[in-house]
Amino acid sequence: MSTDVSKAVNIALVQANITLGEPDTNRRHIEQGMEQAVSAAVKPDMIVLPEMWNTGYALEQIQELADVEGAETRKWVSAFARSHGVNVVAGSIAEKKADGGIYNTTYIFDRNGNTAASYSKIHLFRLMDEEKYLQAGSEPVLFDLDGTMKAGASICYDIRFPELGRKLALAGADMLIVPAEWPHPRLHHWRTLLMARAIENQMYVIACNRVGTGGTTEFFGHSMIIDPWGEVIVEGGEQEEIVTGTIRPELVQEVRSRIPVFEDRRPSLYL
Ligand SMILES: O=C(O)CCC(=O)C(=O)O
Repeated sequence: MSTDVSKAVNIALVQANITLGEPDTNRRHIEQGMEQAVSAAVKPDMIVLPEMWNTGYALEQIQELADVEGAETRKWVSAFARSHGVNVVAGSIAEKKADGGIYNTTYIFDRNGNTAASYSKIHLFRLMDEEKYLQAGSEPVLFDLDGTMKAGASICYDIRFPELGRKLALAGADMLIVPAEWPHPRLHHWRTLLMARAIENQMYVIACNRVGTGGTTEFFGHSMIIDPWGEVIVEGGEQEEIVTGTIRPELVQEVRSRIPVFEDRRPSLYL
């Protein structure tokens, strides 16, 4: 395992369409996207998937469709990670936990296929009725891949809460990973909020959004990798594609030394 933070890290975002309420179709489709990502000339160190890719927002059928304790997803994604030697942030799925509740959960696998972490979305999005069908997670999650990628987990609507990104940055995150199903007409919010989280926390933001239509909602893609200075390294279009970019984790410390925001905070005045 490498602990060299000067190493370049290649990222692949699987910006895919999702078929409403069809987990088997979606699993095959997402797996094809992952195969495409690992077949590229530049092999990814980390693959990121979109939010709720197993079911989409088929909330009325979610009790029947959710993956029980994420067992099926964990089995095949873990096997994929191990066989291709790639880290995978497995977007999020509708997961039925042992308490009977349905959660919007991401699993993170390392190159050996081990579960590095899991995170359930803390902020449920009322505009899409999430709170009527899903349970909210209760714990921010930080994880480390390869000893070089110290990342905070967040899902879609979570990016509207700067407190979460700041808490993760203070806990050591150099990057924020954001699987999403973010729709039109809020492209301006998506881009601005992602950039703000990157600039204010001086960290990478790595965001994978879906495309296509779910019911009457249109999703716009525009998956992004943003550096700690707020520069966009890559941005997807509005169709399916594998969006790729390379990051240098050492840049986080360079930016933090240049403008020492974390040293200049006055939390006693505003917390
Ligand atoms: O906050 C937004 O505008 C979109 C959030 C969303 O679609 C979600 O969390 O699923």
